[in-house]
Amino acid sequence: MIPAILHYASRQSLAADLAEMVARELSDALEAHGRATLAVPGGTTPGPFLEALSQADIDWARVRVMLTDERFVPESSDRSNTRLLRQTLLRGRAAEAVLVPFYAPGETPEDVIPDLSAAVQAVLPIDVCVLGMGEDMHTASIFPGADRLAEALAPLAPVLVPMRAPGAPEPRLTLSAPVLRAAGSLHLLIAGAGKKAALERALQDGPVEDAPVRAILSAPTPVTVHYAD
Ligand SMILES: O=C1O[C@H](COP(=O)(O)O)[C@@H](O)[C@H](O)[C@H]1O
Repeated sequence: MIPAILHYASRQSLAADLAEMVARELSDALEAHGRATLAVPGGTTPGPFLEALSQADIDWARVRVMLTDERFVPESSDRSNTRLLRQTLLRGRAAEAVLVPFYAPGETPEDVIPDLSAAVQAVLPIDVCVLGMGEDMHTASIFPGADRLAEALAPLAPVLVPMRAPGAPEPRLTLSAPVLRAAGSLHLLIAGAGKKAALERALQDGPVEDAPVRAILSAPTPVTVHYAD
């Protein structure tokens, strides 16, 4: 399915408009189900969007917030996506939201995944999912060339998959493709010419293994891409 691509005049307007859209979708989910589950990306791009969303006037205490993926580092690391979430989204009104953890201390992600997966499973399906994408066309931490790429893409994939990839400096934990594809609404947040070119490549025909974001672009739920230079 060809996604709707929204071009914004600036990264600020993208952040504000996407936050408004996501807040509206969360309100609808709260009204329909009494609770809502939101998944958001980490990395360098989503900070302004997460800050804008933290100001939304919704009943945050009934919203469960999770990451799409995490680096296997403690929150004291500036590589921690959880740290980013606390600094940007889980503040002000949104401090009331329930954080679903994607990190626990352990030797490897495999040590902690059983406990973390149970907590994730309890709040599925995701109502609203915002994803990022790298210039290598990875999304969440589903990287081309990763050791468990096939497992993360499989229709019966577990909820959370540990991942090691040449392009990732530390081990990761990622939501699997079927969990992401089952979200009630899907948004892809990208900025900069390099990512625009990567999106154009991903929209061409080719194996999902070469461009894992294709697993999202082909989801049964229509995807909206949000882009600013
Ligand atoms: O490592 C990650 O990469 C992607 C893209 O991040 P960005 O820094 O290029 O914005 C991100 O979506 C993912 O959540 C993150 O862990």
